[in-house]
Amino acid sequence: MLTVYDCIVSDHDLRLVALAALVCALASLTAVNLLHHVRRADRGNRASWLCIAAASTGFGIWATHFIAMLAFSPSVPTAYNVVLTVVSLIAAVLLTGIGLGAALRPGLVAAPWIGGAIVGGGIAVMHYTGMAAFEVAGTITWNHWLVAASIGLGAAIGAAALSVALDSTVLRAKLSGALLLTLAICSHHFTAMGAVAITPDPSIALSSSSIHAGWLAAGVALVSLAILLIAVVALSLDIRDRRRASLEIERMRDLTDAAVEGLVVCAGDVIVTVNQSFARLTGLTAEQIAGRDLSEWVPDAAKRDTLFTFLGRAIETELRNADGALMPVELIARQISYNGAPHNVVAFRDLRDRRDAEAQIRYLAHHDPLTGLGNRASFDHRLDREIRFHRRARRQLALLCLDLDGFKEVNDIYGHAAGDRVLQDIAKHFSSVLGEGQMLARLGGDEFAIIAPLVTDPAQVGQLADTLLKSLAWEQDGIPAGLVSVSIGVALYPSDGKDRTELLSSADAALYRAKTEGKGTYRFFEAAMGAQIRERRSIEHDLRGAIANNELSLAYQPQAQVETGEVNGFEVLLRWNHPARGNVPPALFIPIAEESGLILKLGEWVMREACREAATWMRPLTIAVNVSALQLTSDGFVEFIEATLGETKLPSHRLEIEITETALVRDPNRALHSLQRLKAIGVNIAMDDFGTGYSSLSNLRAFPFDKIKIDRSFIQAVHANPQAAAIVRAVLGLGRGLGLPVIAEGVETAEELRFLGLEGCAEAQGYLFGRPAPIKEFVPLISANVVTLPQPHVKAARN
Ligand SMILES: Nc1nc2c(ncn2[C@@H]2O[C@@H]3COP(=O)(O)O[C@H]4[C@@H](O)[C@H](n5cnc6c(=O)[nH]c(N)nc65)O[C@@H]4COP(=O)(O)O[C@H]3[C@H]2O)c(=O)[nH]1
Repeated sequence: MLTVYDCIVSDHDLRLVALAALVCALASLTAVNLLHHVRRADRGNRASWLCIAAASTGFGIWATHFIAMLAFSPSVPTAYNVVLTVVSLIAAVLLTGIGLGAALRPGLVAAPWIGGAIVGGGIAVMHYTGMAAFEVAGTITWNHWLVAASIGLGAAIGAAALSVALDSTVLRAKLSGALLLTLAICSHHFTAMGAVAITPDPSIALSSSSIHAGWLAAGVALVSLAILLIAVVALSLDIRDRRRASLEIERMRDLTDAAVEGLVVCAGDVIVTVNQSFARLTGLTAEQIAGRDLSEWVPDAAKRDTLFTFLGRAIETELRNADGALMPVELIARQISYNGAPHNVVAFRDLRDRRDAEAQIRYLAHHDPLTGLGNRASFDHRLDREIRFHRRARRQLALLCLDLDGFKEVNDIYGHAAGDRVLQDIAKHFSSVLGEGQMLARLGGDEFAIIAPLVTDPAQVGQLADTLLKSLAWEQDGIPAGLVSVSIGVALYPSDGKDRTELLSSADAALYRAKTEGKGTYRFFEAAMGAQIRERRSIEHDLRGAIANNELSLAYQPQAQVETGEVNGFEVLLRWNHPARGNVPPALFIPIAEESGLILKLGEWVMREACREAATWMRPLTIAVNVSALQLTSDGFVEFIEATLGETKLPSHRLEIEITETALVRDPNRALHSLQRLKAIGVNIAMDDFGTGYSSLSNLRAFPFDKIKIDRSFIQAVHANPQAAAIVRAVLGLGRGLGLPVIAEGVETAEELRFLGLEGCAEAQGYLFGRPAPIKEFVPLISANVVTLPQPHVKAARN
C-alpha cells in the first residue's frame, strides 16, 4: 500500500493524475449510461450500441492509462512502442465489449458480476500491454505480488461496479456504478505502477520506431476528446430516455388511474408505482406507497410466492390497509416491461362487495327475511342432523309445530303490514323463551317449528309449550291481546317418528288436534291421531272423484212462514254417498273441501244443479244455496252466478245465497265488492248462522244483507236456556230495527215454533217443517196447487 502511495506521490505529476482520474470518471459514467441504453435498445440496435459502449469504455480505460503514464516521470528517457500501444487500445475495446455484453446476458443472475470481472480483466490486459509498449533507458523489474493484487482489484471492483450500475435505473445506482468502475481502473493502474521498479541503464537505447511521449500526449488528447464527444452523446441519450421514461410513467399512471381495480407495479417485492384505486384501498397516497415492500400490504408470504410463481392465476388473500384492517382481495400478477425493464404488475380487486353479496345470498338461503329466523331449508337440515345425532346418542328429541290462530283475521282486519309486524313480534317472543340448543324456524305463513334436543322428560316440553302459549298474551299496535294465539303439536323422536318426514307428520297431527280442540293450546302426538290424519287425506282423495263418480246429490229443506206454514222456498244441502262409507255428513267433508280448495268445484256443481232444479218448479219459490268464503272471494264468482242464472233461466230474485259472518272477515273488501254486484243483479243475500261468529252489528250494516238466519243452536235452547231465548229476542229486535227479515233455523218442536211466533219471527226452517230430502219428496209443494205444509205440527203451533 505504501509502495503504491509512494509511487503516486513521488513518481507522478499529480495534476496529470487528477486529469487521468477525471477522464476515467467521465468514461465510466458514459459506460454506465450507455450500458443502460444497450439494455433498453431493441434487438436490431443492441449490437451497435454495445459497440459504442465498448469503444467509449475501452478508449476511456486506455486514455486513463496513458494520461497516468504521462504523469509518470521515472527520471530516465521513455518512449512508446507504436504497435503495442495500438494493440493495447484494441485489447481494451475488445475485452470491455465482451465484458459489457456478458453483463447484459438475460436470465443469468450473476451476469453483471461476471461481465464486470471480464471488464476488470480487460483493464489488466490493456495495462500490461501498454506497459509492454513502454520503453525506458533502463531495466524494469516487477513486484509479482502487486501485479497479482492489481489484477485482483481491477476484476473484483469491476464486477461490483457493473452489478451496482445495473441494479436499478435510478441515478444513484448509476453514479455509484460509475464511481466503482473509476475505482476499479485507477486502483488497478496505480497498484500495477507500484509493482514497477526501473533501474537506469544508459547502455539500453530506445528503439527508433517508438514514439515520443509528446506524440502520445497528442494521441491521448484526441482519444479523450472522442470520449468527451461520446459522453455528450450518451448524456443526451440518457436525458432523452429519461424524458421518454417519465412520459411513459405518466401515460401509464393516467391509464392505471382510470382502472377500477388497484394496480401495483413491482420490481421484485418493491413497489415502484401504484394507481389511485390502490391508494384508496390502502388509505395512503401513491407517493407514500412507492418504494415500500409489497409485504406491508399483502402480509401472507405464501400467497405472495404463489402470486409471482404462477403469473396470471387469480388468488384470494387479504390486503392490510393503513389502519391495519384486513380486507378480502383477489390478486392477479403479470409481467410487463416498465421503464425498459421487466416488472410485475399486480391487479387488486376489492372483494368486499362480492363477499357481502355472497353472505347475503347465503343468509337468504337459510333465513326467513321477515323474521330473521331459520327458514324451512335450514330447519330441515338441522332436524336431519339432530335426528342422526340423537340416534347415535340414543337420546330423545322433541319437535314442536306451531300454527297461529286468528292470524288471518289480523291480516284481513288490520292489513298485511300489521300482519308482518305481528309475525316479527311473535318471532321475538318465541325466541326469548327458547332454551340452549333449541332452534326456532318459520316454515311459512303463520307456521313455526321448534327443535328441542336432548329431552329427558316430556314434561319439560310441556313446560316449554306452556311458556310459548303465555308469551303471546301481549298487545301490539292496537291489535288486542288474545286475538292471536298459537296452537302447538308436539312429537318426540324416536317414539313418534324415526325420520324427519314421520316426525313432522306426527307433530302436524298433534297440531291439528290442538286446533280442533279449542285452539290456543298444545297436544302431544298420540298414535290414534295418525289414523285421523290418514282418514282426512283419504276423504280428500275420494272427494276429488265424487262429482265424476256421481256420488253427490242435493237435499232440499223447506223454509216456511211461521204464521201460515206457507212455503217460501227451500235451502239446498249437499249430500255425499260414498261407495264404502255410505252417507258422509257435510260437517265432515265440507271443512275438508274448504281447506283443500275443492269447495270451489263442489260449490259450482251445487249452484248449477240447484238453479236448474228450481227453474223447473211451477211455483216461484226461492232457493237458498250455501256459499263458502273461498267461493265468495274467488275470481269470477259473480260472473259464474250470472252465467248460471242465464243458462238455467232462473230469475235472479229467486236465488238466495247464504254467507257466514266468518266468510266476510276473510277478505272484507273483496267480499263486499262481490256481494254488492250480486245484489245489483237481484240475487238475495242471507247472513247464515247469526249469533255464532262475531255477531257484529257493523257487519250487518256494512254488507247488503236481505235476511238474517238465527243459528239452530239458539233455537234448540230457547226453552232450556234463558240466555239463548234472550239472544233470539235480541236478534229479532235487531232485524226489526234494521228492516231485515229473520229466519229461524233448526225448529224441531211446536214449542219452539210457538215461541218464535210470539216473538214475531216471520220465517222458519227445521225438521218440524221437513227434513232435508230429495226434491221428489216435495213435489206437491213445488206444484201450483199446494202452498202450505201438511204437517199437523204447524196447526199445533198455532193453537
Ligand atoms: N239438528 C237439526 N238439524 C237441522 C234441522 N234442520 C236442518 N238441520 C241441519 O242444519 C244444517 C243447516 O245447514 P247450514 O247451517 O247451512 O250448515 C251446513 C252448511 O254449512 C254446510 N253445507 C251443506 N251443504 C253445503 C253446500 O252445498 N255448500 C256449502 N258451502 N256448505 C254446505 O254443511 C252444514 C251442515 O249441513 P247438514 O249436515 O246438511 O245440516 C243442515 C241441516 O240438515 C233441525 O231441525 N235440527
